Amino acid sequence: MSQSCDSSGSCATKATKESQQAALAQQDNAITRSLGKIKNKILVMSGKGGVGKSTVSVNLALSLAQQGYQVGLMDVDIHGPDVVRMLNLQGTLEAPSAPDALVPPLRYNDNLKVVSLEYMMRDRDEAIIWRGPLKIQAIRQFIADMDWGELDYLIIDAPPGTGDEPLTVAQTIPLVKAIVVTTPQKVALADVRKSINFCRSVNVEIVGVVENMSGFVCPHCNQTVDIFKSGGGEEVAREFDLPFLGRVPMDPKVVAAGDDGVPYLSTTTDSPAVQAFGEIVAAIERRLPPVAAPSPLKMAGAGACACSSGGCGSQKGS
Ligand SMILES: Nc1ncnc2c1ncn2[C@@H]1O[C@H](COP(=O)(O)OP(=O)(O)OP(=O)(O)O)[C@@H](O)[C@H]1O
Repeated sequence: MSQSCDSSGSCATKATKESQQAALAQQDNAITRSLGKIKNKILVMSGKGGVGKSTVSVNLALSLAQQGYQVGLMDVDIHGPDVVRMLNLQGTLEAPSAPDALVPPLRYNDNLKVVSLEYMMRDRDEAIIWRGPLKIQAIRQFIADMDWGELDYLIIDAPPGTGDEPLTVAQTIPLVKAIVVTTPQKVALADVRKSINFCRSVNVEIVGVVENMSGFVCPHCNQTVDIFKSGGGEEVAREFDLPFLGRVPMDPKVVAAGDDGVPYLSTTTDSPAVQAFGEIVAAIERRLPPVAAPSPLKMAGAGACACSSGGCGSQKGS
């Protein structure tokens, strides 16, 4: 039986290789089927951890959904999946109805569907130790298995850096575009340059750069304090000739909202962070291919229910 070996010394028979390739091709078809009806796919990236990437992903998805767009939010951060907690989503994914049937995502409200790789873990607090190939395969399978239906926007929250997760998304999701989130200080900016170069090397178009935690407006004296400096994100955007989408100031309400599982966009309207965020969402919309004007969703306060696409009588924010 003929054998071929790759540079790492791993060998496979011709028949094994052929069946692996057939399985990959089948998975590619499943991915095309799963993502075929999504107009805009946006990967939210950051060079460094903790800069607010999940906060931006969750609130961007929610803001678009509030405007009436059909939105999906996918968390592919295996090591620190936060989206489910930030939305206080309960429940689990339904098992597929047939071996090759797609899995419906959870519903946050009428316009927002959510899935997280967290649902592939047995225990949500369990540390995941997966090596590259296993991780890549898990993410591909996860993308292939979801039944998103028709969406205007799919927002994908990736872990920080330029590792397997963003690479798999970039190589698996056709025409995905990126938003790069950074904080303004130099150490974050050095890492954000790597993210930008990564996007360029895998041909992912960058929608723009968001500068988060950009100054703190003191609620007592209204003075702005630049805790992490300010303007660094805009400087990097200029350096790489990229659109600068805006700055979100630090706001203690953002932390409380994330911890309480109630996205800050649905709780506060008077904060500088909410206003800044609204402008960023508008800038993102302008820079993406237009989708039909939606009818805005009426948002009440967030409830406490999550159920799959089958629908539910008491949906969050509906
Ligand atoms: N503008 C802001 N003002 C105040 N706190 C913020 C702001 N943006 C994010 N945070 C807080 O910073 C913390 C980190 O945010 P988040 O989890 O979104 O970062 P991340 O980049 O996704 O992190 P990770 O690297 O773990 O994926 C959270 O507690 C969040 O509430």
